[in-house]
Amino acid sequence: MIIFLYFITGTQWASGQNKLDGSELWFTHMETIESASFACPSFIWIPQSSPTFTIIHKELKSGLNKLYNREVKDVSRLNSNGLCVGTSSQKDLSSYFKKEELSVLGNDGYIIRTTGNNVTIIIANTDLGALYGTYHYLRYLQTDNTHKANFDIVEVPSYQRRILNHWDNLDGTVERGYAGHSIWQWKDLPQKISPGYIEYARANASIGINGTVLNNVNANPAVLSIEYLKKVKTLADIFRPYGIKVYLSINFSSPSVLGGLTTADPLNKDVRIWWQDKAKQIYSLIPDFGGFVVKANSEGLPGPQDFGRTHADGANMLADVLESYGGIIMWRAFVYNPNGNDRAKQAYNEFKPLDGKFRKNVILQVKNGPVDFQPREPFSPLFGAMQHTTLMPELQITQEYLGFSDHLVYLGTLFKEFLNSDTYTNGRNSTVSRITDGSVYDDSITAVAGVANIGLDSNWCGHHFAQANWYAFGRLAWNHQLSARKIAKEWLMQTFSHDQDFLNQMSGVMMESREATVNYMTPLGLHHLMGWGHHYGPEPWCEISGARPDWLPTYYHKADSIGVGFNRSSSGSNAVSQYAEPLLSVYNDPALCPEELLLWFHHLPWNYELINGRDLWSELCYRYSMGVEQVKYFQCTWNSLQSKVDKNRFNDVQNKLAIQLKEAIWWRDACLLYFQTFSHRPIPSQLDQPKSKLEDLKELKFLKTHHN
Ligand SMILES: CO[C@H]1[C@H](O)[C@@H](O)[C@H](O)O[C@@H]1C(=O)O
Repeated sequence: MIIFLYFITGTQWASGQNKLDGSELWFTHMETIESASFACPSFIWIPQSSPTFTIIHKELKSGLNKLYNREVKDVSRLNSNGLCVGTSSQKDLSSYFKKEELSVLGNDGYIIRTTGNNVTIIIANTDLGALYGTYHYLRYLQTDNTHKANFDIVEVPSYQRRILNHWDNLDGTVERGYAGHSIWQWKDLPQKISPGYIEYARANASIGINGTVLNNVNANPAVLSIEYLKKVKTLADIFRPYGIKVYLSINFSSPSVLGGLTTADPLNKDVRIWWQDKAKQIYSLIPDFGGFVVKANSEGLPGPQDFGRTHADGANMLADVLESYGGIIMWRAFVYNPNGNDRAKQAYNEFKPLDGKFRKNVILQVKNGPVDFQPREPFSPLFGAMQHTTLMPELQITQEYLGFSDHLVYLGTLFKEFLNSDTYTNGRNSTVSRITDGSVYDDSITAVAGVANIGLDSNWCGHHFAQANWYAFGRLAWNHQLSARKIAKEWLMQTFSHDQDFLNQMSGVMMESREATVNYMTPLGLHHLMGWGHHYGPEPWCEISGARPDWLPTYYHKADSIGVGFNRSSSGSNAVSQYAEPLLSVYNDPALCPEELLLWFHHLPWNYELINGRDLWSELCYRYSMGVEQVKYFQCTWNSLQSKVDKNRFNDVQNKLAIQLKEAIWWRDACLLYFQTFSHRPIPSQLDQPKSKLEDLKELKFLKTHHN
């Protein structure tokens, strides 16, 4: 059983058909693993029954059958060469384990261990822990080359709540979605159930994702109407045995827009009663409903500030309403209201004064960077700064600023860079991961969110390799210590091939891909040079396109005749002051600031000398050119692996890489020609010179016209 086969096979499940593009490859997998059939158990014993155990049984039977081409027998006791799955309440099984080792597993953890007489036991404290253990076992069989049959694995997840955020609208569109329409068939629900919902649940459960926010944070109040809640209930019922809790994004004005009240003031009694009644209705339909995500007072959306109240007033009112049901409030710290000040400082300025003012069941959901999901940003200074408030990271899986689903960009490296960032807020090793997983502060809730890249496209995510980002998010949410390379290889093995050369080459491409994108889009700490509104191609000249007033002049790069970069040092916007020492001093000094963030924090002259001796202008030229060369290398690598990939996927990826190369050149030429109008310097002669004219490139500003 190859869980990620369901990604690669391209299930057109809106229409209920299966399109098995990758089936040949899948059979190749079976042959490979069959050669190690000694690892296959001869018997399965599942002593307990529940909807989740039914899934466990089904997954094991079909998985082992597909991997080893064997029908594994069901038995009703521990048999030599058998596999047994159960919970610690099952005395026959728990007697093989120490009490203490079982108690640390919590709700979702598990142990997979082979005991004396060659019996392998998967044990957990809950049915769901047993399900996660089962998926781990199957993944291990697929991806571990040693095929050893002796297990001793103990796993406890890094975060309690591992949640996908869908920015899906009720009309079927997806904000920043690049894989077709929403997978939620709102019109058909609750009567008609798409078979894809189960595949979605399996894929998520297989990597430990245990929550899904079904709708866009720019929330339509109608999602809380009884009509929609019945649809949501149907999805929650489907997802429950897979351990996936359902959450909703809410609109803060719901009491007035939906409930007809004259206000949505969080301190108003009628408003509170409206929310209490709503919560009662929700929980009567969905007893294990997870809670709400709230985007308030950001980008024009309503919020407590409209009534002179604070974010804490708004969040706490909702938290009190959900508390008795065990629900949580994920209050977003992404507050963007153009006001002419440095946007990177806004979230910290609004939330830091509220530290310690939030209820225990409120968690602040903070984007990884202080601006907005750029190809590279420093971590948001809120991490670590809010010592009395629980925080959760929000990562973006969908590639809003990274070439949509047209560019091969593996985000495992971006996610890791962020999680490993040391905030120094509680001494050394106060990494973002330790700040948010409860290691540094005693958080009662821990969580991580990823903005989903899933749609109705036949390959789920628009680009075959974009699936790896969904996968990497889930794997890191489960264990943030995994390496990005290990995750890439694991995914490649399950999705494409076990061929060593293929794995080495393509994991190499994946590992380099994000840096390549940074190079051809926004090297050295540049950011937000993307087209206004759609965020796709280059538009560093945004002043001609009617952008927001705070973007002027010259956007976030601030290029002028002297130099380029955003001065956020103490002589500029002083955003550096939001970081703890020693980072503050490091970021504040161009000589100490890591070069990859140089122009994020500093405006430097075109002739500023970098560590390698090049001046800033030449280094920009080299980096942009290097990004293009890297994509050429990705193309060559992919082409050389043609014989190792099925035809359909080979062609699809080949076509996408051709687009990516064209666009990397577009980015390089547009940015260099534009910056050249300030630097007045030549592009070093040993580099490819742009073939287009800046004026012509400016004409390409509309989304994807260049594809024609
Ligand atoms: C859902 O809205 C998004 C918006 O499309 C996006 O461009 C920006 O990144 O952030 C917003 C947010 O995260 O709220």
